[in-house]
Amino acid sequence: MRLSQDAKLLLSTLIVIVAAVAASWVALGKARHFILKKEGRYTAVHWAQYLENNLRGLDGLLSAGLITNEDRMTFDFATATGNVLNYQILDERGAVAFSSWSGDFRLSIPTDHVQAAIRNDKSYTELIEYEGGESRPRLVAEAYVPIESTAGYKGAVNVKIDLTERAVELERRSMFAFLGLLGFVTLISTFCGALVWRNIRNRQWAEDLQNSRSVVLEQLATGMPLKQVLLTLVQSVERLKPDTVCSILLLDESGTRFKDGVSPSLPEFFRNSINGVQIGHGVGSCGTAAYTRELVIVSDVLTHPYWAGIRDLVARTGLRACWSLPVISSDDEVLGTIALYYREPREPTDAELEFFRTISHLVGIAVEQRRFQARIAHLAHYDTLTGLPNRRKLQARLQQYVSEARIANGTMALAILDIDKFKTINDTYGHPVGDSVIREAARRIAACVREDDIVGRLGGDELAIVFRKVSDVREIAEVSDRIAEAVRLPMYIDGKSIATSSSIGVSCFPQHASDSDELFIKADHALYQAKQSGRATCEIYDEELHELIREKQILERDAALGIQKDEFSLVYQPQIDLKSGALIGLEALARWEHPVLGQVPPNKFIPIAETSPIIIELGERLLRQACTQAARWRQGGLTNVKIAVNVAARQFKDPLFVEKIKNILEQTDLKPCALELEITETMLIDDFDVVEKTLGELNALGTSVSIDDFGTGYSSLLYLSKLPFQNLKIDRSFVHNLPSDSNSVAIVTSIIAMARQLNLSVIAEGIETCEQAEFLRMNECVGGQGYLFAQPMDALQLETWLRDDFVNTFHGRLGAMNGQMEAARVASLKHSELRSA
Ligand SMILES: Nc1nc2c(ncn2[C@@H]2O[C@H](COP(=O)(O)O[C@H]3[C@@H](O)[C@H](n4cnc5c(=O)[nH]c(N)nc54)O[C@@H]3COP(=O)(O)O)[C@@H](O)[C@H]2O)c(=O)[nH]1
Repeated sequence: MRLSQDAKLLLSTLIVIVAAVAASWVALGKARHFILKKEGRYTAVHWAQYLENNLRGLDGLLSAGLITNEDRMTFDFATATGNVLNYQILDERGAVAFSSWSGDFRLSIPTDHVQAAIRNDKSYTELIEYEGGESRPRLVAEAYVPIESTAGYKGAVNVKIDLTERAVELERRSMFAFLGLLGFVTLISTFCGALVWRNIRNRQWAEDLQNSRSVVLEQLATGMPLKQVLLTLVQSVERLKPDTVCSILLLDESGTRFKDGVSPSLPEFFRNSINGVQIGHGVGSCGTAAYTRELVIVSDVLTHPYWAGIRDLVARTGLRACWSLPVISSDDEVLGTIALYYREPREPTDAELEFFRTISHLVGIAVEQRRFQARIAHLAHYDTLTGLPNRRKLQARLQQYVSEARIANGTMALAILDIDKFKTINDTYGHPVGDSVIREAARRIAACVREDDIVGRLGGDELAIVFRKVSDVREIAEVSDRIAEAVRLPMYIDGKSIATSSSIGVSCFPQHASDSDELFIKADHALYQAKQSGRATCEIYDEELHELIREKQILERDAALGIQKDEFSLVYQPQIDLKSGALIGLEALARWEHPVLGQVPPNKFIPIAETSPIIIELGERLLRQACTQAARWRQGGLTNVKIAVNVAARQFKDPLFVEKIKNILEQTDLKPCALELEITETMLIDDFDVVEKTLGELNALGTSVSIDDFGTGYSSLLYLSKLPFQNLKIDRSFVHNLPSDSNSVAIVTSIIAMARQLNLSVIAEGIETCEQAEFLRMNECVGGQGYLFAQPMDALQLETWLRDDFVNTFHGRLGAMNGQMEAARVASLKHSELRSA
């Protein structure tokens, strides 16, 4: 039906507004197609396209329609997706004029920000809406009214004037209806404000969210407990969206159960029912979200299968919709969930989802940040391998317990425990097994002590126990023995049975120390003593021991200085062929002339130097000195004489050892075959592979190796048969009792026989008597060394000895030996008889 031109004009000026603004570009994509007819020509216009072209910068689209009843008007705003939106209209002062529901949006826009410029620049006389293939002519006047505000908000009002049935109806209406329409038109300017408000509301959320984020970050920075921070977040959400009940749930360490949560607005009975629940598919919205790691939208908990298990329970809460998002950490771990509950069944809008995700992200930051801080704090005080308190934490506790004991006039103690030969365990079985040994030792120690005693790890294979209260020193000795015994039991690790032991040093307050630092020093000294006395023991600190350690420290310092000041020198002791009487070698022995103490015996300074890196420098200097001297003597005529030099364990383990030997030989011009290195049996067992390699390299070089003090160490056939060395030196303790002591006789003859079997030469050391020499000679011991032939001498003395005394003295000795021969032979025979019997 066609209207008169006047009516069209009148209506086009006055009536009906359908507005468009805001929502999202997504919504725009879903807009309808229209066919517009303008000035007699039809044009297909895509609604979204139109807006895109003409109103770029809009947040979205809101279409509005007007329904007129007999005597009142209502507005029905809808997005292009068809969702009914709540709306609000403000008056010029920014106060709420209309609201589709009460009080939820606290919005106030200063009206000077809304300066709508209304232009009626598009007008169509005819529009045909294309629906399901059926075209129905409608007479519509249409106008887009762009709006802009000084704050930069953009929007538009789409004014459509329906000139078909409804318009006709209007036309037929009385003046009353016309006035009603007029009344509406007066609202246009405020209506524009309402459209702007839509835009503002998003912005307001963003601002509020930004504020919440700042508050949360500030609370995190000031060290507020996580629960408090999460509560702030939940309260922010509930303040921003007052129809929402917000709940945050966190997972336990296993990541499978809800352990903790912040849900102040959920009824207590419901909150309690969630705590401890195992996550899984179909376990409510949150259990499912945490399990599937995905957003779960349940628009009605009373009908959704995920809630079937607790439907009655949730019904009592009055809540209907529950949307849940997993909170995921930066390394992709599910930390918990955040849920939004509503009292009516509903689904989220796109804007709400975005809001939801932002909040979830914020929860993630808070939880992760707190966990990170907790981890850092834990790392600062606990050992990662054993989980035990570390040195720092132990020291703090030690101080606390010392203070308590001081106040109570009581006794407390500190024990430091070191796993014996831990390096060998590591080298033999590998580091993971070594780690397990430490963990197992820690576990066993913890089982031996009381609850308020503290077991901690100081580092490496060193553990400590702080005993809070002990009755006396004896009690602590008993506990320490128990601990040593527990560690000594075999450990079954990785399918292997590993035998280990520990050394323990103990000090007590107030008996041995007046504060925690002193306790540490003294327990350490006691531990040192335990190690010195052969390991696998427990030592309680005592003053005498302390003195020894101090003396050791002073000597160590002085030895280091002595090296620089050239206080060390060498003496040489001849080695004689027992059959021919020829000089076969010279053992170089170190001497130290201390500026205050005078001659310090090597038995004293070598063990001290061996426990510190100074032995490397000292050993190298002495070796160079010995080689230089030997080269000189060889050039002077002692062509077949070898120089034997003692090598300390640290020197031998030095990866550059063989290289250094090579260099020294080259630099001193000594043939490698003129050098013999003396190592001890104990050095062989430390690291078989390394020892084998080093010996092989020395062999290849042409330098021989002698096992010193043979018989006092492990004397393992395995080492003897597999390692490439050339000589055995029978320890002087066995020689000392020859030939009268049958044990010594048995040992010495066995060593000689074994050496013959293995094609090794033998030198007996410490020969002081002719009987000893004769016995050894008769039992086929090739070489001998001892005071019987010569004391160790410096280079000059040795040269004099060689020139003046050697032949005489030696032959004199031989003469005496001849007189003793019969007795020695009888002793030897006796022994053989005993053995065969
Ligand atoms: N790593 C190094 N160790 C060294 C070096 N120089 C010496 N040492 C070791 O110190 C230990 C003691 O040595 P020292 O006091 O020199 O004693 C040697 C001899 O004097 C002594 N000896 C020799 N003959 C007799 C004897 O008839 N009776 C007797 N009671 N003692 C005697 O024996 C020591 C030699 O021993 P050994 O080396 O085992 O052949 C000693 O263990 C030295 O090894 C050094 O430069 N580096």
